[in-house]
Amino acid sequence: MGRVGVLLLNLGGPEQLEDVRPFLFNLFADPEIIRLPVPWLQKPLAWLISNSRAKQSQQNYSQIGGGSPLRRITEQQATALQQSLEAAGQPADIYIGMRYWYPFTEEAIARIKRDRIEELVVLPLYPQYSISTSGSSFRLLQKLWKEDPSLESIRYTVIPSWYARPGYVKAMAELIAQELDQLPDPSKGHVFFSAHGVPVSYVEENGDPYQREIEHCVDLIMQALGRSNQHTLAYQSRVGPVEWLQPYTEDAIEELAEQGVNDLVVVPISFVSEHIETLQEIDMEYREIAEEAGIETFRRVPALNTHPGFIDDMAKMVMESLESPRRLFSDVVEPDKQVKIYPQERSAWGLTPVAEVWNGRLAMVGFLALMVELISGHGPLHLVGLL
Ligand SMILES: C=CC1=C(C)c2cc3[nH]c(cc4nc(cc5[nH]c(cc1n2)c(C)c5CCC(=O)O)C(CCC(=O)O)=C4C)c(C)c3C=C
Ligand SMILES: [Fe+2]
Ligand SMILES: [Fe+2]
Repeated sequence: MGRVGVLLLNLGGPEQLEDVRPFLFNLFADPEIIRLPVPWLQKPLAWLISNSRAKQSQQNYSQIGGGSPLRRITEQQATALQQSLEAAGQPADIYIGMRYWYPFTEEAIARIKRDRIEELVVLPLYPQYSISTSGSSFRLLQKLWKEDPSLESIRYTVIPSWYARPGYVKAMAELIAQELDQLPDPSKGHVFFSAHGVPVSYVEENGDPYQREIEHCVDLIMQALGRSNQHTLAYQSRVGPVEWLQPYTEDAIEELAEQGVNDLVVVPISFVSEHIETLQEIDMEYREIAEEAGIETFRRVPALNTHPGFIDDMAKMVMESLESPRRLFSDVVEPDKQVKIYPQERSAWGLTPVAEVWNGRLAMVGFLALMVELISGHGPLHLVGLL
């Protein structure tokens, strides 16, 4: 086998407060996050939303030390994976390609070329597939491959999602058990899975397998846990005024409190590193909501980070995928129904009111109204929700 590389894909996060605005711009300029029918509106809209959201977002990041720990933790995961592969007799170079911040995916590909990697495993650090996460990174890679014919010489294979890996499921169950066992009565702890949400339109109109994979993942973890505790799945981190997957985490917490639940063990389920949505949103915002609603104990299961059982299972997965038939970006298909997950005519209508307004051929009016709203601080549009 030629020289082996593993490309870890992740979202990326601002490392300092000055990074927040350009990071948000990159995020909202991604058509997999907000899809507009006319490409030229994408950047102005990304500019508007990133500017108006930056302050709130900076406040959140300043509560967790002024930046995201994502790069540091992803680097630790890369080192641990490299060591685990080495110990298993499969030396490999590990690269990190972030979607919206440094080290960008483009930089990783430049290094992979420079190092003359011959066999490449493309491994997203999202256990479940979503169009908005792994899908966005795969689409970017596909574009880079089209633009640079010299990349053709790299034999690559893609792992679309891996939430059913036994080592991952077992590690999650272990971490949950550890938190439950800290409760006065472990059997009364309510296991509360909080997944990052996506707009409903992703799942219903675009066939995003995300919700199904999340639900299946929760079932597998509960089976591995093998206890009779009650559990709930809810979705967090909604952005903007459109409908996202339900129930929303804050509503579900309040409902459980009303039903008399006293002890919550919250499990972040869609991400394997600590990040702003565990450290700030769950640990601070949702904790406060829970306490106000009358929940007595609120414990959060730590993210896997470099959990050895998890890392060793990732190494195993890399080795298995090197032995398996290749999967190209173009044939990353929906696992169950074998439906392409990138339908040609995919739209995400309803993602922003601006897009809806455009849909009604009133884009300019909407756009101008938005400007007025931004400049004046308030206005007629319900876009306020996004800002
Ligand atoms: C599997 C995980 C994730 C999904 C699905 C996802 C979809 C998604 N996210 C946004 C908007 C934002 N996401 C932001 C940060 C962020 N998102 C994820 C993961 C998923 N996103 C992570 C891990 C992070 C944090 C990285 C870090 O800095 O620690 C942000 C910025 C933060 C903020 O201002 O709240 C936004 C905005 C959308 C619109 C979306 C689906 C369409
Ligand atoms: Fe996100
Ligand atoms: Fe988010």
